[in-house]
Amino acid sequence: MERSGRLLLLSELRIRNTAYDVSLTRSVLTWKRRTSSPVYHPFRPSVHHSVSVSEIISVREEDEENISRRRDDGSWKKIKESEGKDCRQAFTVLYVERCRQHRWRCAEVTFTCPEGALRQHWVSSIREQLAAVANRPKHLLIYINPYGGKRQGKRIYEQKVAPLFAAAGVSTDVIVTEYANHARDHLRTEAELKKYDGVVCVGGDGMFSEIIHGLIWRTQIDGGVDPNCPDETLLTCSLRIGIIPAGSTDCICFATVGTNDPVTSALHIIVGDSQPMDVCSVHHNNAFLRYSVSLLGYGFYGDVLTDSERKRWMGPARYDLSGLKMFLTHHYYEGTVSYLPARGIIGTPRDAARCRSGCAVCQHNGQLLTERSEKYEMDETSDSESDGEWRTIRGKFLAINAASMSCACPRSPKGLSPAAHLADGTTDLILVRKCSRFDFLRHLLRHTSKDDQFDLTFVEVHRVRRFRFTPRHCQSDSDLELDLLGNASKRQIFSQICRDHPACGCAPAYSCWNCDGEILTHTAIDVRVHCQLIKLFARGIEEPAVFEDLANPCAI
Ligand SMILES: CCCCCCCCCCCCC/C=C/[C@@H](O)[C@H](CO)NC(=O)CCCCCCCCCCCCCCC
Ligand SMILES: Nc1ncnc2c1ncn2[C@@H]1O[C@H](COP(=O)(O)OP(=O)(O)OP(=O)(O)O)[C@@H](O)[C@H]1O
Ligand SMILES: [Ca+2]
Repeated sequence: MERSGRLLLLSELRIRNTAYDVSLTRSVLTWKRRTSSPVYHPFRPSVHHSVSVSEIISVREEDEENISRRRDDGSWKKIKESEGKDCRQAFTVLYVERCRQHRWRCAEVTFTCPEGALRQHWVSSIREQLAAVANRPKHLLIYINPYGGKRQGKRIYEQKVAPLFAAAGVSTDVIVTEYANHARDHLRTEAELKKYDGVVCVGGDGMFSEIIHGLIWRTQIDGGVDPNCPDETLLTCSLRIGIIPAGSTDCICFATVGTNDPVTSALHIIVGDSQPMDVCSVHHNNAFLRYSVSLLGYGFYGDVLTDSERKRWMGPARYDLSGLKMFLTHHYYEGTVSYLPARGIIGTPRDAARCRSGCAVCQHNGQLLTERSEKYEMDETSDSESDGEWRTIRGKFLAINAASMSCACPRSPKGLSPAAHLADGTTDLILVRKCSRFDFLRHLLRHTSKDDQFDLTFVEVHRVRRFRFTPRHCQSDSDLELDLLGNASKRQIFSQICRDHPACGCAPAYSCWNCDGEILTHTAIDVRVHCQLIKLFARGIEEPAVFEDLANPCAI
């Protein structure tokens, strides 16, 4: 603490012809306007800025070429003749500035320092401190989906992100994908991962999904772990993943950063943030199907996705249209859900507290699960499931959703499960039973208001470590007989099905699973949460600082 607070430099420098006391410690750069009079002046408040060294992007020595310089937004900043002369004896610090709604911007301050040796000393001291900041990426592998969202991925990267990476001295290898699964397959087999400090995807949740599938698979194969076995403890991926949002929902970016803004995401990557995240593995009959980090949804969200895939040409609006259509269609599905409740952890899906930057619940539960899995590894006779009992629920459901994180997105800023945690090793299993359209609408509407979407008689939510689902028609005949009518005949069973689904033929027996926006080919699935399997260049949503908006010049 003392070491980081030790003063490294203190000088009087000028910012736009005004004198400032500028100081640098290992952790903070501060500039404070000099006051000529010790008397308090109500109309001239003291100007005092502090920037954490960990949030400095870079420092640049000014030369004549830099005098007329491009601003952040791409426009050219005119510098007066007299100012220009000053600039030649100046250096500029680029740093993170917080704006409203979790947005970050790259701000800059130019300090004039006519004395060459002192100026050099300042520039090299700041650079030394930046070099000492741990975990900043130097070399990144970037995948751009040119067709995601509104097809702006390439433009967003070139105009908003690449200039920031260049300013921060981050070098990049960029691949513009040419077909679906290009990024996944490149990561699985070809990419020279040792060369990089992280992988970045420019696209939506589907692109992010490709990246995690490539990285997780590669990590297991390289480490000799069989990803097909549902009971294997998977190896965590060492490379962090960055998301530059350019998709339709971008819920993983929104729920880990608090906003879908390419510049904010680029800055989180540059400062080297790290946010662990849970990943669910999905298996069918012991065969691996997919990984999921956000939503696994059967029924409503599965049907919305299936319908929306036919409307891809509409862009992000396809989800609203398909959502409305599926709401009116009002299908329900029968099946059995079994789950293993999460025990010994802190937190429940009905908590008022939210998963935020540095979340204590994620830290506690992450630690607990690591200790437990170490214990099980030592004691091979133990089974990681033996400390909990499976519970089973049979019924007719409009939706079965598993949210491994809040799934907050602009459509629903609090998300499907507002109290879910990014890295606690659990998923929130939400069961919406058959109910009237009016009641289902009440439930849906509560995703967009302060009201609790779980506080309804036909909705239940459980925090779980593992779950299985079997649609009714996959159950064995003997199961069906027991479930429905004891020892009734098959004819009675089918007459029951016909009563529930009248002869109009519009009611299908099966829905499909929406797995982070991809349709799964199987309906009977076995899902297991892997605690903190991956890491993102993010820090979780930050609590807004008190008076942030008042103090902040970019809060508009
Ligand atoms: C009346 C308004 C009710 C609004 C209710 C909004 C609830 C929205 C909850 C959004 C949850 C997103 C979960 C994220 C899933 C991602 O892994 C995945 C990949 O990107 N996205 C989707 O599957 C995309 C899924 C998109 C789902 C959109 C559902 C829209 C429902 C609209 C219902 C309209 C009823 C109107 C009745 C008058
Ligand atoms: N070059 C490409 N051509 C066609 N499809 C691609 C290409 N690159 C990636 N894809 C696929 O496009 C799909 C959608 O991409 P992406 O996630 O970027 O956008 P989105 O679907 O609009 O957004 P969201 O997933 O947030 O709803 C992904 O499943 C990805 O596999
Ligand atoms: Ca979780």
